Amino acid sequence: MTAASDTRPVAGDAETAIRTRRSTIRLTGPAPGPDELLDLLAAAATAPDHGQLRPWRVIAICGDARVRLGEAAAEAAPTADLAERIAAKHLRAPLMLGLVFQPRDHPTIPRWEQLAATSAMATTLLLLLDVRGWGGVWFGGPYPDAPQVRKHLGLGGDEQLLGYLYVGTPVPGEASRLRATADVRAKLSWLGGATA
Ligand SMILES: Cc1cc2nc3c(=O)[nH]c(=O)nc-3n(C[C@H](O)[C@H](O)[C@H](O)COP(=O)(O)O)c2cc1C
Repeated sequence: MTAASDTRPVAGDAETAIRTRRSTIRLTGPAPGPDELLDLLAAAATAPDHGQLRPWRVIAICGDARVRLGEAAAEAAPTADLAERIAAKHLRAPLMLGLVFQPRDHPTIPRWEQLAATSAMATTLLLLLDVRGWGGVWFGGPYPDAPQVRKHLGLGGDEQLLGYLYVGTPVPGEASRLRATADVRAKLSWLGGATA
């Protein structure tokens, strides 16, 4: 019998993936197709999720559907100039993944835990895209709460659009953007004395 530890990646691989992931803003085609997207979502759905409620769904938007969604969002813009720019934002990547939060009424699992689980899934999905060589970035909009956008996407009354993961192939030639290690010393406190 194979021990679980034999089938797991060495810790360094995962850590390198996490430390080197960057959001990619300049994206071109291709993007993952339906089968790969399902596979990626199944993997991302392993993120911590109290009760495995999976309180989310994903709307994949590609091709001309981006244009139509852009037109719906543009209707919410206060000026014609902004409307044009809002519409154009929907064409920045070949694939948009609308991330829809679906909070459930649950006796012991509060809404905030469900939102945290949804965020964990999305973050895991971004990491998986990155390690497979796809580019992706999470943007909160445009206009996730606009009635025109909600109607166009068919959102239910209790559903909330948490923006989009914009996905595609990184535009070649972008300089590597390795990040400096964050100074998180002020973010950590101990009660009871630090362990060795
Ligand atoms: C929920 C969420 C919404 C975001 N919305 C925006 C946004 O609307 N505009 C923006 O410039 N960055 C936004 N960001 C930040 C980018 O996704 C990204 O993290 C940032 O550009 C830093 O890049 P990095 O992931 O390589 O560190 C958002 C991040 C999250 C988690």
